[in-house]
Amino acid sequence: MTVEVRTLTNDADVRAATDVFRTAMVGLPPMTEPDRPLSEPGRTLGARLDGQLVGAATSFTSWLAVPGGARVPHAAVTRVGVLPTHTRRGVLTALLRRQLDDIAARGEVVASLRASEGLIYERFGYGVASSFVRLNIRRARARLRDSVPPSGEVRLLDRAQAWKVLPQIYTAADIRWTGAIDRPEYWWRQQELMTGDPAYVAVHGPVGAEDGFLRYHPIDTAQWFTGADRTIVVDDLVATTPAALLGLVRYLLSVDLVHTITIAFAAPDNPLPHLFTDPRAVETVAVRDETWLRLVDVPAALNARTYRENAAAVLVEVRDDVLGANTGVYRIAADGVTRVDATADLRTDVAALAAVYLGASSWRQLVVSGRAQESRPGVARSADELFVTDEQPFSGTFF
Ligand SMILES: CC(=O)SCCNC(=O)CCNC(=O)[C@H](O)C(C)(C)COP(=O)(O)OP(=O)(O)OC[C@H]1O[C@@H](n2cnc3c(N)ncnc32)[C@H](O)[C@@H]1OP(=O)(O)O
Repeated sequence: MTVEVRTLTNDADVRAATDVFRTAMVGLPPMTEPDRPLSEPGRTLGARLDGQLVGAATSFTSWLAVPGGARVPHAAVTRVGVLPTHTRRGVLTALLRRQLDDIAARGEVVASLRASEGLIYERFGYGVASSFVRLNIRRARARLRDSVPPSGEVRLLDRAQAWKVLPQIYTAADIRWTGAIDRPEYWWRQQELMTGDPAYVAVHGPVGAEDGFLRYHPIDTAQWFTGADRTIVVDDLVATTPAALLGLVRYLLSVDLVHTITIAFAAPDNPLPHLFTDPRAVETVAVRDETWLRLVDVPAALNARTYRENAAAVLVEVRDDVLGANTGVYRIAADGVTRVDATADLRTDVAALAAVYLGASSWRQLVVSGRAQESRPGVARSADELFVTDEQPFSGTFF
């Protein structure tokens, strides 16, 4: 029995692919492809065994911001699933290999995804390239330091307008923090479908020039009137300026009745603990892997990001067992990256390279763990100087 993988072109097949994913994921709410499709045309793959659709994977066209602020063409891979009746027969392998070939043929430089399990994707060359933290702010302890700079006005947005206005703000904001991705219409539709009523939405900045927003909802509302730990969860927080972040935090602290503010996704190096006189006002309750990154075109990806000026060049040998054209030795320096025929300073594979590419991990970590090998002791330190970034990578977009 061979797995047959094809691009699904008709609506019924694409709908069936979404059903396969939901069945595989077990715990997701129903997802139908409504009048406005959830899947970008031409990007959904279906895997058939004996004519039956048993697996699917899709992606949408996006960009990813890399160190230095450039945006590279990016495939946001999502809704990957195989029916429980047909797992461990190579269906995923056939799907993801084909998907990577398609992404490479489109000229997309990277692919990324959010993983349901930690053991699925490394074999296809994906590595953990950013993390997010989940924070709780205890409102009773959260007194802002006098030194916290001023911020602008925050307005509540009409909920009915939210799904129209938020995408406009996101697009207009020219977001370029390392790890940010584009949120195309398909992403917003999926959010709308899964979230429904956005509950409460607040924006920072003048109409038409907003620089941040947040969406939040209360949880465990059965005892809300008399509750002793009333909690709101911030599902989405986008702040493109420090003033927007401060304004939105001030707004959250001003919401009466609330004891705990949970921020579902925040950057690992977010400044929140520094805002309060009592650093324990903010508690990090979880740190999770976020971006699983696949460098699809290694030379283009390495050339797209910046490196520290004047740091010594490093020769890195990369092995890619899935997209073999990437395998080779690269001379990486601030003035450019070239493929060379020389003995490398460091050897690694494409998944481990993804882990250091945005700055989430260091070459030293890779060497200590055996994920990279040095040709001479200390060269990893020199590579870390070259790869240094000025912020921790963070996407803030779950898909
Ligand atoms: C981006 C996203 O959408 S994340 C969501 C991913 N989907 C899910 O988690 C839904 C539930 N799970 C599934 O649908 C399936 O189990 C999948 C898609 C994860 C794997 O599909 P399969 O067709 O079983 O994978 P396939 O047979 O190609 O396995 C490839 C290898 O990965 C391993 N593998 C696959 N899934 C897992 C897993 N969850 N944990 C550990 N190893 C795994 C297999 O053992 C196999 O290893 P081997 O080659 O050494 O034997």
